[in-house]
Amino acid sequence: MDSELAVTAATATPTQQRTAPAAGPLKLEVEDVGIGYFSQRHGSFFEAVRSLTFNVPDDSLVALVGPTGCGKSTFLRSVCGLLGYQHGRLLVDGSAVTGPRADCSVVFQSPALMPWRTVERNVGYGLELRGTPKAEVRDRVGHMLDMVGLSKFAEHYPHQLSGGMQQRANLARALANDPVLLLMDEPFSALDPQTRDRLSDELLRIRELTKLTVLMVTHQVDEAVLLADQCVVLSRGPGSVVEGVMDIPLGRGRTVDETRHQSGYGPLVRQLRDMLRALEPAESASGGR
Ligand SMILES: Nc1ncnc2c1ncn2[C@@H]1O[C@H](COP(=O)(O)OP(=O)(O)OP(=O)(O)O)[C@@H](O)[C@H]1O
Repeated sequence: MDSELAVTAATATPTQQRTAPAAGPLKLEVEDVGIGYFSQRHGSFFEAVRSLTFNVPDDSLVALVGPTGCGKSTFLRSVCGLLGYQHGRLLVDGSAVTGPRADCSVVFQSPALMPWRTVERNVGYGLELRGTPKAEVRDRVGHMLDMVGLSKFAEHYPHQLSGGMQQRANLARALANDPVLLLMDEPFSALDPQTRDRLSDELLRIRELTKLTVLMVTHQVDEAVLLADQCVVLSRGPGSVVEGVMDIPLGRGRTVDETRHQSGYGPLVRQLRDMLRALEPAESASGGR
């Protein structure tokens, strides 16, 4: 039954998928958004993203996937207001993105913790910047470190942590700001498979606890299916569009290992992989992956 639902979503035409009404409130609304880069040196404009239209419902995890260079990271930068967009409507929690936003937190592949600050002072950095009272910072940081399992390492410096622990601290720092939308750009891709699984489970658990809405860029087809409720597939760049939206109806509150053992998991991975393969240039698609 699960895979039947998924097939329905994935075999609909792109237009049907894009215009399908989303149920419930939306944390991110994207309508005809185009983003480009202007090169002053060459005096030319490069259209990275032509027109993206999709929604991220409240309390969902949406994976953004697509061929390399199709503009996934570019789009993420526009959502958090670090990069302007040329046209379209981009709304976070109902308000238009016009510049950097404090209500969106970003977790990048590299943790980028400040080496001179302890873990707890890294996690509390955003709160300090906002002038949050010290006692509140202490409470909130303590709670976040507890949530990601780093309470015992509060006084450590980043270089004293493993890569996985650094990424946990990074996640805690992002969550401490109490974002309406968490943006993640290949957050686990630099980690070994076991650590990646552990952190994926942490993310799923935190999501259930906090009802956090997440938009995650990933290259990994299996990661997208393991974590997401929905995958938005972008076409090949430059000038990408939304190629299709695929539902992942595998249920909430699952661990990655439980999901791998569900009968619907394998077919969904194959389906998403096929969609991506179809977007590759002819010679690399025939080479297999
Ligand atoms: N600062 C920049 N100036 C000019 N062009 C850029 C800049 N950053 C990215 N681009 C170009 O925009 C396009 C989209 O890049 P982007 O990094 O967003 O793609 P991506 O889908 O995240 O790629 P990947 O999957 O390889 O990480 C690429 O052609 C890239 O070369």
